[in-house]
Formats: sequence, C-alpha cells, structure tokens
Amino acid sequence: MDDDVFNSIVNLEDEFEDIGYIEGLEAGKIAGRIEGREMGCDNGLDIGRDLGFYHGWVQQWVRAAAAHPGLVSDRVLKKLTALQDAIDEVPMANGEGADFGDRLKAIQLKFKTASAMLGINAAAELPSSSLSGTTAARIVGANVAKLADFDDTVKIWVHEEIVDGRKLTDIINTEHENVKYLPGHKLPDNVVAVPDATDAVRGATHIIIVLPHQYIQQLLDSVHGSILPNASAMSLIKGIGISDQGMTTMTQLIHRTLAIPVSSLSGANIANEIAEEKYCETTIGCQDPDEAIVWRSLFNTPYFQVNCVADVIGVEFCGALKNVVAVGAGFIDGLGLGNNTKAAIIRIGFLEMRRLAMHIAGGGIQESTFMESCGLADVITTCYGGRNRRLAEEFVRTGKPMPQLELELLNGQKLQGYLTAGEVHSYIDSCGVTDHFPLFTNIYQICYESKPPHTIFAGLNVDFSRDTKTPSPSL
Ligand SMILES: NC(=O)c1ccc[n+]([C@@H]2O[C@H](COP(=O)([O-])OP(=O)(O)OC[C@H]3O[C@@H](n4cnc5c(N)ncnc54)[C@H](O)[C@@H]3O)[C@@H](O)[C@H]2O)c1
Ligand SMILES: O=P(O)(O)OC[C@H](O)CO
Repeated sequence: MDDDVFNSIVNLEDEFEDIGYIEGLEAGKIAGRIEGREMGCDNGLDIGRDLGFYHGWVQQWVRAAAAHPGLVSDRVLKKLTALQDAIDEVPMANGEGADFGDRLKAIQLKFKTASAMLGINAAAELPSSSLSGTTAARIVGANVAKLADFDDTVKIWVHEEIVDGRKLTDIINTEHENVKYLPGHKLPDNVVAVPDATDAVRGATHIIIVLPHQYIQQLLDSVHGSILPNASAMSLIKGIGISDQGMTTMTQLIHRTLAIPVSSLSGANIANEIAEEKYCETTIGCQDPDEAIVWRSLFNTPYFQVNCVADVIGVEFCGALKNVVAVGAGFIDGLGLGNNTKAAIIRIGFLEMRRLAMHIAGGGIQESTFMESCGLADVITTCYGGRNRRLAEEFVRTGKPMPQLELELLNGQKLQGYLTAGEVHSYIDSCGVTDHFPLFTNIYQICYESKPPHTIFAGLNVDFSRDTKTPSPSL
C-alpha cells in the first residue's frame, strides 16, 4: 500500500508531463490551424484581389479587340494573350509550383507592358516644375518618345504660379519651355504641364518625384488615393525627413504613404549642366533588377549615363547629406580660404556622410555606393558648382540669413542644405553622438546658433580609421 503511494508520487511528474504533452499538442494544432487559416485568408485575399483586377482588365481588352477589329495591333493582342495565359496558369490551391509571388510579379510586368502599348501607361512626373524636375522631364520625355513600351505623354505637375501675367502651365504647354525654372531650354512636345497633381499620377505606372523635400508629405497626402496599385516610383529628391521614429529617407516616406515600390536616383547632377547636355553620370538605386532596367531606359542618354545599384537608401543618403558638406564648402569660399582648405572640408564631410549613413542603416548600405556618382562625384560637384555652396558663401560675405538669401538670389528655387543641416543635427543630438560629427555640428551651429564661420574647424581632428573596418561603426 505504502509502496503504491510512493510509486504514484514518484511517477507524478512523468504523468503530468505526458498529459501536458498531449494537451499542448492538441492546443498547438488548434492554434496553428487558426493562425494558418487567418494567414491564408489574408494572403489569399490579396492575391485573389490582384488576380481579379488583372483578369477583369485583360478580359475587357480581349473582348473589345474581338468586337472591333483593328482596335489593337497584332503585337498588342499577342501581349494581351500572354497576360491572359499567365493569369489562367495560376493554380487555385497551394502546393508544388504554386509560387504565387513569382507568378504575380511576372503578371504585373506583362500588365505594365501591355498597358504601355495600349497607351494607358503614362510615365508621370511630380516635379512641381522645379529646375531638376524640368530637366528630368526633358530627358524622360525624349526617351519615352522612342520607347515602344511607354505612352508618349509625360505629365509634369506644376505647382501653379503666375509668371509675367500668365499661368506657368499655359506657358509650358504653349511655348514648351519652363521660363521660370529652366529658361533657355525647350521641352519635348510630349511633356504636358498639369496644375493638379492627381491628374499627373492618374493611370501612371511610373511616377517620378522631384521637388524640394520640405513639400513632399503634403504632396503625397494629396495624391495617394489616385495611384495605380501596380505603379512604381522614383525619387530624385535630395533630402531627409525627421519623424518620431527617427530619420526617414524620402523613399521610405513615399513608400509609407503610397504603398508602392520606390527607387532613388541621385548623382553629380547640376541641373543646368544636364540641360546643356554636358556629359555626366548618375546612380539609380533599385532593388528589383527588372525594374532597374525599365528605369534606366527612361533616364539613360549618351550625355546622362545611368549606373544601377541595389542600394536604394545608400544612394539617397549620399544625395541628402552632401548638401550639408556643400554648405561647409561655401563657408570656406566665403572666408576666402583656398582649395586645400576646401579639399579638407570635402574629405572630412565625405567621411561624416558615410559614418552617419552607416550609423543609421548599418549593414543595409553598401560601402561601394559612396564611390558611385551619387557619392564622391556629387560631393565634389556640389562643393564647387551648387546653389547650396553659393548661398553659404554669400551668407559669410553678407551676414544675411539663409532664407533671406534664398528669396533674394534664387528666384523661387529652394535650398536643401541648411535645412538638412538642421535635420541631421536634431538626429545626432537626440542620439547623443554630436562629438562624432564635428563638421556637421559646426555647420549647424554656424547656420542656426550664430557661431562665427571660422569655427567650422573646431575639433575636426577626428579618427575615422575604424569606419572602414566595420560596416556599422560603433560610435
Ligand atoms: N537643381 C539641381 O541641380 C538638382 C539636381 C539634382 C537633384 N536636385 C534635387 O531635386 C529636388 C528639387 O530641387 P530643384 O532644384 O529642382 O527645385 P527648385 O529649387 O528649382 O524649385 C523649387 C520648386 O518648389 C516648388 N514649390 C514652391 N512652393 C511649393 C509648395 N508649397 N508646394 C510644392 N511645391 C512648391 C516650385 O514650384 C518649384 O518648382 C531637391 O531635392 C534637390 O536637392 C536638384
Ligand atoms: O545646387 P544644389 O546645391 O542644390 O546641388 C545641385 C545638385 O544636387 C548637384 O548634384
């Protein structure tokens, strides 16, 4: 009897373990089934909705083509049939060969090509007719006119203003010249200015966004309901955003609002020189190799040589942060110091750019991106020929605040450098790492805290040697 009691006590743990195992297994099966069903419903719903859209679209065109012979060419009909086949081949259940992601991607590409050939694939721009936006429209306009896969028309959104008593959109559409932001350079006839941003993006599969970064969120909010679900965007903006979540790049901001893939283009690209068709290079950061080819075909010309990399945010960090270095270079010119001093500021600025980008994005950025046109080359050109440099020089010479100089000297153009210096400072200050960015900190203090320009040299003897050895330098 005693024996039995002890036996059952000794075995109690094993018994509970067995019971626990069986109960846990049953509970796990039920929870797994519920979770799996929820996930399946969510994903299946998305896939079904997209497939339904493509199916309905292609059916309409196939029917219309059958009812109206000659409505579409044989080439287009072939593309529509290929799209229809790809949709029909999608299995209706999970299993081997289902690979829904790859299949949807292939369908999306076929849809883009077919809709482009049908003339409903406008490559739209949202440049607010700025200097670089108009320059980009010139290039893209000339390229789409030659590309079979794209509709001929490039819509360019113009933040409407009156120039010499006339609407800027009317001037652009009649004289084919942006007389305010890019005077002296004709635009191709297929570039059409529209005053309503939603008009520019409606029906567009490729959206190019170029405007001073301070206006971006307002613009995105106004267009986000009008974007095609299969559209993709390219940001040419050189700027960063600061939010509660820290530092945001423009592609992150655009993606968050529009929920479409976003790439970046940046390089040693002073817009007036490009408009004069002087040879230069640029860098496209695009994660999808197929999309990168499409974007390259929209921008590449013999005088504007595009190189593609996969590092989207590396490209844009370079473009944004070089503007702060340009302000420093302008201070050096304003102080009347020579080329050696400017070269020192460029070198240190370049290292601080790289250090900051790595600090924020770590292994998400490629070292090699800094050697592309968007990196080293853009720092050089901007520190010698850019507007940020020029106004920083005037700032030292005249003592006038940057916003006043911008109004007086830039005829409506907007500076990014001193704003970015403020944004960078608020970020590094909140992280407690200003000591590791003496040049950025000094430039900020000269711009915003009335420190004299010669204080730009304070504490610049920083050791950057560890930065090249670790992908994400610990500060
Ligand atoms: N200019 C260049 O050489 C160059 C080259 C490459 C990249 N970029 C980048 O391109 C972006 C645009 O710069 P930019 O030089 O072409 O612009 P810009 O300074 O030439 O033009 C200013 C633009 O802002 C618009 N604007 C004014 N108020 C507005 C408002 N409330 N809302 C919306 N838009 C408004 C104006 O219509 C005008 O089109 C920047 O991020 C810049 O760094 C410029
Ligand atoms: O004129 P900035 O200073 O805005 O610079 C223009 C371009 O960014 C240079 O690549």
